[in-house]
Amino acid sequence: MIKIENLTKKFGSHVSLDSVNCEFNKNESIALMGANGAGKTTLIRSILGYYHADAGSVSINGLDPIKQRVEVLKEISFVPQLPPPIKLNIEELIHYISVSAEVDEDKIMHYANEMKLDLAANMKKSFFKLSGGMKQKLLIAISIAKRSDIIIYDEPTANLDPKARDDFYRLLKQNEDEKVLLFVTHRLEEVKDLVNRQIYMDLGKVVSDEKF
Ligand SMILES: Nc1ncnc2c1ncn2[C@@H]1O[C@H](COP(=O)(O)OP(=O)(O)OP(=O)(O)O)[C@@H](O)[C@H]1O
Repeated sequence: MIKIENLTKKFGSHVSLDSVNCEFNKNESIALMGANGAGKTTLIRSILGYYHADAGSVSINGLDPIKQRVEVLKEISFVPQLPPPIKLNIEELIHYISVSAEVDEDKIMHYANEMKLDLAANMKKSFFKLSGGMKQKLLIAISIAKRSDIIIYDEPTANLDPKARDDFYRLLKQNEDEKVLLFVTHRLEEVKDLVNRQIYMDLGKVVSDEKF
């Protein structure tokens, strides 16, 4: 599904990705780990087509994430490390997503409810006025409701309380079949039961890649 070949990305003279090779396939749940600055977010952003590579290539189901970005993003659900500063209120945001990404509004409501997020009481509130944890819960609900083949999370639980983390992992466990689930995480113990592959990066390289 995701094929990364000899991918190099530099920012000025700094090499953030140094000739990375890896493939992610259906039914893989991957914990992507490594020290701060190792290149994890750069790798994810390259998969999402944010960056032009200095060398090498990324292919998502045979598509180029830069040249065919709209098609590629249809196949991916992504929750970033920091929620984007969206000014729409919740009602408008859910409606916008249902139309633009063809996500069923009822499913978003369903998964928000599973994440114990009281949407009904907050429908007229701007997204950016929600608490950090509430924003993350809504983005998680949308990511699962979207039913993509590829789900990517960049440290999604930083703002979640322990109960919400349990709800999140339970939902993922129920929804991981036939997908690629890629997690950037610093907390392996939390995702151990969920993942079947662990990748460590350091200084822009994949230094260990274990499947089990
Ligand atoms: N837009 C950018 N401009 C300049 N340098 C960048 C940019 N994005 C990332 N870098 C640099 O690339 C390196 C890798 O950063 P990246 O965000 O990919 O690390 P990370 O492994 O996700 O780290 P963390 O665990 O702290 O989130 C860092 O040295 C960072 O400063």
